[in-house]
Amino acid sequence: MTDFVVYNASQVATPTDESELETVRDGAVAVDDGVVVAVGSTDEVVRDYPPANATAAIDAAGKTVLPGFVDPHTHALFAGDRADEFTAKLRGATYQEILAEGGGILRTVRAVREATREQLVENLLEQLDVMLAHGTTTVEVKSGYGLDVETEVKMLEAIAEADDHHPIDVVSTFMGAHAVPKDTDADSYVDHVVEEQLPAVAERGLAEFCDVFCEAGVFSVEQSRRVLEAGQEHGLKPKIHADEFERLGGAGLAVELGAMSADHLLQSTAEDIESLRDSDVTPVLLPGTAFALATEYADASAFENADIPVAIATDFNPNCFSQSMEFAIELACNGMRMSPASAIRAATKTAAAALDRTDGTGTLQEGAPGDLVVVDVPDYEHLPYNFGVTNVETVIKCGEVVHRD
Ligand SMILES: N=CN[C@@H](CCC(=O)O)C(=O)O
Ligand SMILES: [Zn+2]
Repeated sequence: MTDFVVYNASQVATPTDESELETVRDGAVAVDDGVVVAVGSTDEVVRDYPPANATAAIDAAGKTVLPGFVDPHTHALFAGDRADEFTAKLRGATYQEILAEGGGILRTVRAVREATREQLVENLLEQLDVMLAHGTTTVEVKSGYGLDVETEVKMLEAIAEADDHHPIDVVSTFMGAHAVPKDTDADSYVDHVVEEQLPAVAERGLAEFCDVFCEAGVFSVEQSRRVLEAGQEHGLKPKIHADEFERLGGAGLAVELGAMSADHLLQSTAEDIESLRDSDVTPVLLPGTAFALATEYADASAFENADIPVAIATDFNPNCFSQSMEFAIELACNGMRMSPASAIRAATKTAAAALDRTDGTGTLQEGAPGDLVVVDVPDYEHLPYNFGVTNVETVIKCGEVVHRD
């Protein structure tokens, strides 16, 4: 018996090392023991893996099969929401003004401190269900709405528990340096992150990455360096929120530290892009954030022209309330003018690189995890073309059907 076979697909598309997106017409994929064992034409694949011998089989006539989406940047664990701030922003308030008045991140911090761990787990599981319905099979989730030892640990424990109870693979990032709490200054708070929060998180093995909001009025380059270097000493790989509102030098710091990714990059210059090209840092662009804030999008074409593959992510958080990688792909095309092929690659293979997943995650190649989506469109181009709807129909995680529309 094979675990899973999808066949008769009008197209199977996957990024590979050689091609941005390789396609097979009338394609099929077979998964066994959680990994892809065959990809090719239906004729070839069903000869070795007949659907009748599979635990689950899908006839995908007229549909497209893609790797499951990887969402490499979210703040998906929180309590409450900030819908009223959305309305205030429509009336002209800025993100920074709201934060400076104790709203924004600081308001979510108050709600998360009050929530129990169980409530947080429940909240995250609900959000993961929505993500799954839009094709996400691996997601990164950050802490950072605690800003004290107890709540940062509570958040990361809730993330681990949600991961245990949900088919999506949840990758956790410690982001104690997400904002400066009201009762302290940035330098003293960085001391607290480095001396108290990081050791508590690391000794419990609760995070794989460490992130920091390197931004004017939040953490300087020097303060960000301290946090990320301390994280590295505890074995946490660095990630940086860089150059979102102002160009402070976060991209340069990412290169200097050998960070896994530099994210946002809305204000990055040609010089930043040049230095990213000579590094292993994966740029992560967040078109949903620009959409939500009605600002300009990151300059995806500058990265493309420099031959630097970029990842895209939802940045799902109370300020950017979209769980959907389908929508991120649509915005990457419609907002950042990426081609459908590069947007899908950015949401799969390159997104997996931003999370240091080197096992083929984000591709449909033999040996890769059996994570795939069946999309109700005749070819991959139609996915961003048909925006504003759910095109994802079925989601398979490790060879098991985990969502059907
Ligand atoms: N910019 C900093 N952090 C988040 C927003 C978090 C929030 O506003 O709650 C981001 O990546 O967009
Ligand atoms: Zn973020």
